[in-house]
Amino acid sequence: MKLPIINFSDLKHQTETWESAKTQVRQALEEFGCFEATFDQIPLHLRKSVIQETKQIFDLPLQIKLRNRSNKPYHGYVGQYAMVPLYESLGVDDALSPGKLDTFTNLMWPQGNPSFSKSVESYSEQLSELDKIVRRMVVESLGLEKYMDDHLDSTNYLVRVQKYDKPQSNETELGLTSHTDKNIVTILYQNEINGLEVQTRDGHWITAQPSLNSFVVMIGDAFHAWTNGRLHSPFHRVMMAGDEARYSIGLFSIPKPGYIVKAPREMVDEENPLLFKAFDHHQFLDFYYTKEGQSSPAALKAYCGV
Ligand SMILES: O=C(O)CCC(=O)C(=O)O
Ligand SMILES: [Fe+2]
Repeated sequence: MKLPIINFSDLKHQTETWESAKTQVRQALEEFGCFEATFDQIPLHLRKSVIQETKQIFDLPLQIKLRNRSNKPYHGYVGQYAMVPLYESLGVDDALSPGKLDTFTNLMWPQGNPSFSKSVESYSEQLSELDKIVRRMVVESLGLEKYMDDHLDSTNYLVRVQKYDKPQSNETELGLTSHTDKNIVTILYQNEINGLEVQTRDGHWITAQPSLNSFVVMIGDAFHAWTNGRLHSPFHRVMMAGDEARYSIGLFSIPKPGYIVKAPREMVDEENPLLFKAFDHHQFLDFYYTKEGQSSPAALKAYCGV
């Protein structure tokens, strides 16, 4: 089984191709919560240089990477975890706000590395257009246009670069534990090494096999909640085999601090009873990172399920 592939290149609003892509998006997100997107607005040389820059950053000494601190768990430097020894990542919160990527870059390379901040910024800005197209299509296809501006305004972007080292043995090894994303939409790009697996509703694992021309788009729990369960937020994990490291870069749209995620009333009726009470996303994350949240198979349901 393969993930659906949807083409977003040269899409214009209110054209037949837009409408057809919208139908595919809705179907893919209801069924898999995930699809592969081709989107050639981001030139191949930029995508390649972002992967090169990502490789470079993980070659920095550990004490430098540790400078990337965050008061939120799993947001600064993550690595050296016994559960997932192959995994390392570095996150930049609200990365598209002016200066954020420069500050991060200067933390990693005090002597400066403008090519890193420039590539990652330009890449992320252009990719945020894909995030918005997908969300626009979801909102339209659910007939929720009157909430469009509010919804599109409700998020900012976390950028996270990640490395999965090659396995230490000849066996396939766990790169990242199975989880659902907690945010709105995640868009992933990787080097040519596969490893991301997405669980279907009936429990099978599909390996994402994006090309250098495509991105993996995935729904998180907050969008699942906002659509009152209409969109699926799939479990996924990373499994590593072979003798090369995998690198990926994620763009995560996340409800802004203080924004209350609440399914519009149009999403709730007798057939679709309310699944989650309104919640503050960042308070939910605080819960998710407690022992109780971490051990819960469905953290959002445990936190604010009706
Ligand atoms: O590296 C990947 O492809 C997946 C990463 C992931 O699932 C995450 O950061 O939430
Ligand atoms: Fe994830």
